[in-house]
Amino acid sequence: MSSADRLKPYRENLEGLTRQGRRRGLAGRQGVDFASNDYLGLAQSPRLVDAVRRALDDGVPVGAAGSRLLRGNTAAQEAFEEKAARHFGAEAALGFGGGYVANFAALTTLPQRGDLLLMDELSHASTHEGARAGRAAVQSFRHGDVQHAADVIAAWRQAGNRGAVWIAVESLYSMDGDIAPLDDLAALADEHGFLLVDEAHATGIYGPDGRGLAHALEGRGNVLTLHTLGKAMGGSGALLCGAGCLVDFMVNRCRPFIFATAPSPLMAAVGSEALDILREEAWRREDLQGHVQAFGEELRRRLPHLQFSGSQIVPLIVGPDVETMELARRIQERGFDVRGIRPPTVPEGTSRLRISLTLNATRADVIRLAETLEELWPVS
Ligand SMILES: C[C@H](N)C(=O)CCCCCC(=O)O
Repeated sequence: MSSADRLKPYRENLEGLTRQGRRRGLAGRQGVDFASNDYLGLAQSPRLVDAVRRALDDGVPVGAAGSRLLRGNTAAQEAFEEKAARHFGAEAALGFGGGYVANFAALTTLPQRGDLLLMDELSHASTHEGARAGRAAVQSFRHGDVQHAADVIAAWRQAGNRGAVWIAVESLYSMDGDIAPLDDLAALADEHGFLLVDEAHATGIYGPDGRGLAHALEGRGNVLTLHTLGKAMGGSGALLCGAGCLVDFMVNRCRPFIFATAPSPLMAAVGSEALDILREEAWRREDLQGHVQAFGEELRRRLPHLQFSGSQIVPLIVGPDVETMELARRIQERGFDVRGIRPPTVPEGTSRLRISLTLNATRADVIRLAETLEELWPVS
């Protein structure tokens, strides 16, 4: 068989995506940022840049050079985890290379055979993959619907199951920009097991000192929070925060943690500085909320038939894939980096523009984008 023949199924698969309007490619950075998750504008901030320089000067290694269980465990990483645990009100914190792997790691390690992993249907791909690869039975509940979650648990108990229930949600949904009913979910978790809150898009932005939307649940033995360093915190990596015993269990049993080279210790230095920024520069959160307010007002006035999420993630549903990408392209031509999001990232028929408000855009940019949307939005 020639290698052209071996490659044929892959080529055909890609051609199928093209025909469907779902072919992806890697595009460069152009236009004002309405697409990144650098919500607080920290990724290129002088303070984080200096933190890296200082760490290098202080002899922090570029690479961890091993598993955390062997020589890969650095003082920089340990100090950062201790500081993060204090910041996020948890007994302990454990670092990972990214949010995807942290979610996957938690869900494949903590829920046991005989348990139920119950997730919101709009949970991130990493939750879906972790659920699929884990040991627990898996069910999902309708987006944001605590009553449905309770019904699913009741039916599962009715069938004679006695295991723990692990409820997995995002605090702020990455493609919808809405917020989970955390208090009610925590009450359900108190009755039946645990709550895992992925704060990826809320860390740094909500709660006192940017501790997240689950800050009121901090310190509970059955609540775990996942904070990412690659979004509002401007670096890369993630932290799982929770009871010391569960973190210790991860250190002993979590294969994606054990069998991987530890994240770069430089990211620990970055994360540590980012935590200081969250405490010292509250104006960033306030400015971002100003963007959210201003954009919301403009949208309500100019495109009143559209729903506004009320957070820094503003999905504008178009529907069909091709129209969505075409509209994104026309907005990009005006100098705004706005991206279209299609299935399977979002449900069929709900392709959308995902407008991300960040401090990389000025208030004037935010208002100009709203004007441009009014002009280009297809009349229906
Ligand atoms: C980085 C972030 N956590 C994330 O999930 C982004 C998803 C990107 C999907 C891009 C697409 O559908 O074409």
